[in-house]
Amino acid sequence: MKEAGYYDEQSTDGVVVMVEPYSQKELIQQVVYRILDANLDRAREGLRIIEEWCRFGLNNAQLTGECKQMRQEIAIWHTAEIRAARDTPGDRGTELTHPQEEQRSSVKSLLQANLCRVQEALRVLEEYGKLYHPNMGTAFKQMRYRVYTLESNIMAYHRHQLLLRSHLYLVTSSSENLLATVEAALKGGLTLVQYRDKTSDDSLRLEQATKLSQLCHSYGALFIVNDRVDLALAVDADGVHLGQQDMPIAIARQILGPQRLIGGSTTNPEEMQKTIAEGVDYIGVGPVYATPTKPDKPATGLEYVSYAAKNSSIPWFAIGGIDANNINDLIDAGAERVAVVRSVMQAEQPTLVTQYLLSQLNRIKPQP
Ligand SMILES: Cc1ncc(COP(=O)(O)OP(=O)(O)O)c(N)n1
Ligand SMILES: Cc1nc(C(=O)O)sc1CCOP(=O)(O)O
Ligand SMILES: [Mg+2]
Repeated sequence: MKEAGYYDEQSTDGVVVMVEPYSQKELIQQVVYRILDANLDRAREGLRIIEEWCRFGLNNAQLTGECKQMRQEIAIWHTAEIRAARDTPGDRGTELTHPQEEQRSSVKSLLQANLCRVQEALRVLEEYGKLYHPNMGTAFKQMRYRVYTLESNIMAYHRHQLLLRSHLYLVTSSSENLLATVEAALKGGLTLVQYRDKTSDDSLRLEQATKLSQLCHSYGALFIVNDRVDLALAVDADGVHLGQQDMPIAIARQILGPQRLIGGSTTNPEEMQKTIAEGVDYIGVGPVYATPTKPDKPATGLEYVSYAAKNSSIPWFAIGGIDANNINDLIDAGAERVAVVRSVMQAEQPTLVTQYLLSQLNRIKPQP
């Protein structure tokens, strides 16, 4: 295809005259059609990739249906005249790929890349669509906002599903082998990690949390930051864990939005009811046993574990002094999920300890 405004030469009776095969306006229209054609395809392809995960990965009919619905709405705009403008051999852009398109470190990064691709394509359709049809700009603007909502809903659903499937929760402690220990536990099947460092300065916290966030996500595990909502956002964590003396849950929810997880600590039935009512996604229940990791907090004992088993309406993790020797006492008291620090962080073989704890927790039959 010729560039807009290009003239052909033709000979008539030996006289060379310049003829314009397309008017300038028509040429520009063809270019606009090509842009619309490419971006209609791009938006649909990206949605299809997202739809497959919603269907087969998340098993979620509602999210799958929303992707499908948007694909169909896009298809209606893909008219014959727009398709007819396609000129694949003449499109220099088909050879251009970004190195990051060749590598994806996780399903999450694959989804994010495709959501971004869809949003970009919709933005192009919104702008160039205004030159094609009076309603096209508005239609694609609205669809772009639907994709933002879709993204938020997919991430929220994915995180909640993974939380429900997580029965062992590793809370980290300061360690020279922090990354290696967490990775060893991830290799043992761990799917939930909390970064907890009460003493380091922020530059080290940021560095460690960034690395841990990437590591956990590369294993498909959730990554939570203790105490600090700002740090959680800075490192793209899946959520934050807050105690009774930390930032109020309502404020954290305002900052984090609905798609990230918030956990809360509880020590007694009153705190449990209050914290659940505040809208957390899970609670910690403890310290079950006295623990040097949190020396100032008195033990609640197994009684509170039994109370949680009967009364908690959301996922809960028993915490405090739990290890391979007493895990079955916890299970007998009704715990299905536990959180540990020393058992894994100080283990000689964190992979084996993780596997053992998970094997005990996975023996529990789901409650009817
Ligand atoms: C899973 C889990 N449960 C409880 C806690 C304790 O939180 P908090 O009471 O805020 O105490 P610190 O951990 O901040 O010292 C937790 N971190 N994780
Ligand atoms: C961080 C923390 N919070 C607790 C609570 O009950 O709120 S107990 C605890 C420390 C748990 O450490 P370990 O597994 O080494 O005993
Ligand atoms: Mg705290």
